[in-house]
Amino acid sequence: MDLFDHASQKEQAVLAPLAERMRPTSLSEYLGQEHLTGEGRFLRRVLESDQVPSLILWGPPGTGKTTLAQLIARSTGAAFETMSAVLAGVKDIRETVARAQDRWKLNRQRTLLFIDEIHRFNKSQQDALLPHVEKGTVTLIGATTENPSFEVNAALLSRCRVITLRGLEQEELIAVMRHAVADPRGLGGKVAVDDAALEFIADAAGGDARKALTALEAAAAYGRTAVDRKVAEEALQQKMLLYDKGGEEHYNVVSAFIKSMRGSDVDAALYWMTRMLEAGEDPVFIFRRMVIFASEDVGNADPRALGVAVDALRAFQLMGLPEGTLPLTQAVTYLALAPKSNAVIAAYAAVREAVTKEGALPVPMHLRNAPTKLMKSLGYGGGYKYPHNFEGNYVPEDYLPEALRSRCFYTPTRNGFEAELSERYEAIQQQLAARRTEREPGEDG
Ligand SMILES: Nc1ncnc2c1ncn2[C@@H]1O[C@H](COP(=O)(O)OP(=O)(O)OP(=O)(O)O)[C@@H](O)[C@H]1O
Repeated sequence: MDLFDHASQKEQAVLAPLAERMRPTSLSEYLGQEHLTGEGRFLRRVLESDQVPSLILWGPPGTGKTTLAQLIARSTGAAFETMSAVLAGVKDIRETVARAQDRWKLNRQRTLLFIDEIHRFNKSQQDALLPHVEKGTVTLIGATTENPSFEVNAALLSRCRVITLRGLEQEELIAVMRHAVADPRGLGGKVAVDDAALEFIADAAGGDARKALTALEAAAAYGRTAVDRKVAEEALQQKMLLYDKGGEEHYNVVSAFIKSMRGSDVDAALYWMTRMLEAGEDPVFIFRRMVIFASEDVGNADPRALGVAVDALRAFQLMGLPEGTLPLTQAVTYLALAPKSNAVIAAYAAVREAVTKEGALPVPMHLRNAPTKLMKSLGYGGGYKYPHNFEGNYVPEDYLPEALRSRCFYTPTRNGFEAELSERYEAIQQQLAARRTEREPGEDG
């Protein structure tokens, strides 16, 4: 059930953007795309027959791909699962398939799996999923803004029917906005928006219904009770100045968000997070930045941070908006207040430099693999000490190539959990140094 059953309507309105609140819940609200959903057309027939094949929905942003997948799931009574091709791992796919199998076994319910950015699906993800698409355990609906014949891999493409969505026409966008102006889920008739304003916004939206509704929402907030063309223009201009996706201000806001978290200013981080959301930023983009941040700026000072960021993203993908703003907020507050360390990125930079500068240094003899007698006789693997045979399951030993012996790449901070790692690291360094001074000269060639 809806997490926000107990939240007031006002709270819900604050949490979900207008475009989200107005997501069509039936085909009658789904405008345009007549070539697919009109009487006797492919999708309508599919929906009426209840036999949904796997599909790839190809179309520009904000033309209703996600919505269509949800409508198909709803009308066929299928469970709806969603996944991002960029972020889903093989484990996620297996878990989704297992849930689908359970649903089928327990109550003969089908599962529809919606995969956004399907053109970014890779071979291992595909291998994990395709057999189950073939068996019918899951019905796959992929969405892409790219031409699937070039961008989607062939094995996947051959198992799916490609459906092309069009950008919405001006009259269709106007109809979508009129509905949002009047509907209680939307502006509830409290704002009068004149025709010239609607036309202006529809032109600016370029076929994208989400853009149109986001602009309408900004105009309504700006004009309060009435929106004419001038108000709409000013509101859009202001919005563009505030956050122009792909423009300079966009990068400034993203940068301020990351820097606020890095600077442990939780309130500022929340502020910039919300600025991005309100401007229509894709929450997955914000999550991705946070997953990177968890490793780059928190790292081992609190290794749970990475888990918090990834779990929050998963939770968001299960919930969508508006509830998904909660795990987002939770993760931002956690990351902002977590102890900080950049030792992970610094270690990688240092070691990468060494590898590229020194080239392929030989593996020390005692560490080599010795699968044949000949190799053993050549000294491969000779003198290797198995740490578990020693007290405390540790023995001081050299593992780096000769030329890099005693080089340090990882410099742990003393923050949070990393302080513990730092202590262990120092203890190990001391034992190694002692061993090196003890060692007979020439012992290790
Ligand atoms: N055909 C449509 N009829 C009515 N409203 C629509 C339509 N298409 C999109 N919308 C509105 O736009 C919002 C975004 O649509 P949706 O998420 O389905 O687009 P999408 O094609 O999946 O976009 P993207 O490629 O950006 O993810 C919906 O919540 C809905 O309010």
